[in-house]
Amino acid sequence: MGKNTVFADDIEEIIISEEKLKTRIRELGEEITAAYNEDDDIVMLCILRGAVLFMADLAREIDLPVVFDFMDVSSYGASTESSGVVRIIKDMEENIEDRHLLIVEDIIDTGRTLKHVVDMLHTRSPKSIKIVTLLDKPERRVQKELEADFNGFEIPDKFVVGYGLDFAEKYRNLSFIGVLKEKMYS
Ligand SMILES: O=P(O)(O)OC[C@H]1O[C@H](OP(=O)(O)OP(=O)(O)O)[C@H](O)[C@@H]1O
Ligand code: HPA
Repeated sequence: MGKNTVFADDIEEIIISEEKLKTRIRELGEEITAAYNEDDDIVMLCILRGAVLFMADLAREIDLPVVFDFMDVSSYGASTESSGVVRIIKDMEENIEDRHLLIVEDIIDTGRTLKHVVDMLHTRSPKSIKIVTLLDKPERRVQKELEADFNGFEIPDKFVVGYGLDFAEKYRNLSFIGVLKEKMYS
């Protein structure tokens, strides 16, 4: 578990190592770079707080001019089950009318969070909306029509933490993605 020893007893298994994250994020950066033109006006929107580490690493692998923006959205609180109620805690600041919006998420689970965000942002008339997610848990999807344009890893239906993802605000600073031991939340 290397440098993250303080959490060692809480983690069942590491499912994506730091090295695998790095390699895949580099590939995602190349895919995204190839999907736009150099003169496109692109706003990268990080969905706080989980996507912070992914946004920081991914942005450096994208070889295009981009603008950063942030939106704070919450639906889980201190639970491993989505409340179903998506709260916008902080809206984005940029005007996205006629601009390309790239939404950066850490995980699509039920899809409720992103469905809410995408529906809301569509009303602001962006030129395009694309979604990049580091993790996708397709088995849990409630919003079946919701798909990412760029997807890092498909993962099984297990509650994961690390590399930005939390349980009750903990474990975000792990450098890998791990499955949280059930005893930590049951
Ligand atoms: O597809 P869903 O079932 O909606 O789940 C995905 C969302 O849940 C998590 O956010 P959370 O509400 O835990 O906030 P956080 O990013 O601040 O941890 C995660 O960061 C996604 O935004
Ligand atoms: O598996 C998960 N881990 C952390 N946060 C999450 N939000 C949705 N699913 C998850």
